[in-house]
Amino acid sequence: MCEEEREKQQLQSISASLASLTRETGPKVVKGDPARKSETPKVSHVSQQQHYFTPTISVSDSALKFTHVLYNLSPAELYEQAIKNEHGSFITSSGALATLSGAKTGRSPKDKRVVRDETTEDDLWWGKGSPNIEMDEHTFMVNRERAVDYLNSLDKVFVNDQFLNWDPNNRIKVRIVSARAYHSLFMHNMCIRPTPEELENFGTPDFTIYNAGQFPCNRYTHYMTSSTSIDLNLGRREMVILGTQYAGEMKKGLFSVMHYLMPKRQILSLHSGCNMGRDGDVALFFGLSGTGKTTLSTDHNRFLIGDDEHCWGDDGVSNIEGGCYAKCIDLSRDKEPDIWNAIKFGTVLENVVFDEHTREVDYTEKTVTENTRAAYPIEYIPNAKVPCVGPHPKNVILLACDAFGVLPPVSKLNLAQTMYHFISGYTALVAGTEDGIKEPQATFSACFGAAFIMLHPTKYAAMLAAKMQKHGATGWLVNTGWSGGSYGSGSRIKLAYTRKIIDAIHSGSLLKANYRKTGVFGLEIPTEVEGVPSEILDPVNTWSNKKAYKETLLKLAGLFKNNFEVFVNHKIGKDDKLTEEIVGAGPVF
Ligand SMILES: Nc1ncnc2c1ncn2[C@@H]1O[C@H](COP(=O)(O)OP(=O)(O)OP(=O)(O)O)[C@@H](O)[C@H]1O
Ligand SMILES: O=C([O-])CC(=O)C(=O)O
Ligand SMILES: [Ca+2]
Ligand SMILES: [Mn+2]
Repeated sequence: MCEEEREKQQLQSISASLASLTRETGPKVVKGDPARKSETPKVSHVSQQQHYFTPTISVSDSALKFTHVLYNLSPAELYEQAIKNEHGSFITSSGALATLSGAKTGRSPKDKRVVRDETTEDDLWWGKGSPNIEMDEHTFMVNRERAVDYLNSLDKVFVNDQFLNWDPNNRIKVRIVSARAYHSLFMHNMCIRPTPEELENFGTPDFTIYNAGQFPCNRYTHYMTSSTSIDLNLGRREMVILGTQYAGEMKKGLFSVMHYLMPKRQILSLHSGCNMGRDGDVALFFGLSGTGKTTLSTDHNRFLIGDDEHCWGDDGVSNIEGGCYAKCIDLSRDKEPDIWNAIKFGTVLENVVFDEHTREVDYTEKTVTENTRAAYPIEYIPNAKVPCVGPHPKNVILLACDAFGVLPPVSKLNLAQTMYHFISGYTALVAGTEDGIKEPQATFSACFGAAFIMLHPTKYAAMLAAKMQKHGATGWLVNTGWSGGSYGSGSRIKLAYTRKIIDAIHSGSLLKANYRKTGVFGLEIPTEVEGVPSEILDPVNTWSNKKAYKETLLKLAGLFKNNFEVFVNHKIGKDDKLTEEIVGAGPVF
């Protein structure tokens, strides 16, 4: 195929993506920035050898207007677009692009909708506890039309054609149509970047996102309960975003899609970090926000496979993404040098505050939001493993930041316990720290990512159990939270100790330690870990008030029991015995 022909097909494909389905023709698309005169399309009727001035219409009129497409721009081009056109975009002293996401500075799970049709009706998890709130196909089309019309009314739109999943046999082609350079650069960093050859042969995408985040949905539209809507249509392989500019919606929206597509192929999708040692031993790190997935998977002595989204298939693990999305609140150069150094030219910094003159970022500032984030390509981490794939995991580490301070710093889990804790998905953080001491807030999120799963949690759990069994992986529960009392009287376990514990898991030495079983949760705890004071390994030793310890332990056990109630009647896999063991693997009191 000649270059011209390929270019024509590419434009046709983009035009098809941007076509209104209720009007006769798709938009006339042209590549390039309308602000640059040399790229303005030559419209045939203006060159009729006459010296008349032919007025052209530049307002939003879909029949007459061109949609200018900025296709897979480079970071430098996107910086220029952002700084010229997007309020709140600045270059920071380290070269990152600081952007504002607008009114929404985090995800909006209550505004997520999934089309319920004949297929998804049976396949997906619906109802209580499920993140999938239904909408019908017609309403999806109403929102799709709203987004497409909005995008076509703009001077220009950004189009990214990229990949998901480093496993070449299960790679997904994604197209992201968006209105902001911020969104385009974010996805450039977070998805896998195609080579020029791969881009030439991209063809039709497997999945398309229409991000019209600046434009709200219409509350008079059925199913809409706010001005924000994130709509997923698995049948059409499309997602529409209205009323939120938070870029994480695109990242996690695609993750939801993978949570649907991959299990259909017997591949397990995982909300986890992943790294590999020099001997090829792979570890997965599960955990909810702030529990240490990024901190502990970014390890100077190991190769980073990814920080957040992975697949576990027959050949081993693969990262879904091409970048990392790190929390930056209180980020310090000393504690997390690799992340600090990744915040340079090309990195998107969301909602941070900086010095007006020096553009030095103050990472302690929460003025815009506590959820400040940096999105950078994975190769910005020096020991990243590219391509981001690895062999079957040897260790599965479940992280919980237990602000109650009663879970041991580390426990070895049997398979049933691993499944029990995976399905529970526990962490407890402290709600607000401003008005003095507050009660820790327990959170249970099935599979450590209830917001993103599409099938019933037990489906993923059954797959994880089968894979761990087959490949002989060991499960661990690591408390990265409090010791010596709950939040307020105890203190957070030193990061240096947690790192020693993780080192001992990786090296295999912890597997050989002596263990004893705790009461209530029935966890196997080691008597010694190199580099960690032995007395902290059993939390009871660190509490001065033993009665308070026991009460808190029972309180947490009760919360676990209540949460698990909805799962006790579900069979996990085909194995009745395992199901019984899992139900029995919770706290006994
Ligand atoms: N013992 C510890 N283990 C792990 N992290 C600790 C510990 N003590 C303090 N921390 C701090 O807790 C934070 C852990 O956050 P991290 O970004 O790693 O979480 P995450 O699981 O990746 O969250 P998210 O899903 O939101 O990205 C870091 O700021 C880290 O410095
Ligand atoms: O999705 C986001 O906004 C950030 C993230 O990684 C998570 O919440 O798990
Ligand atoms: Ca993280
Ligand atoms: Mn995440």
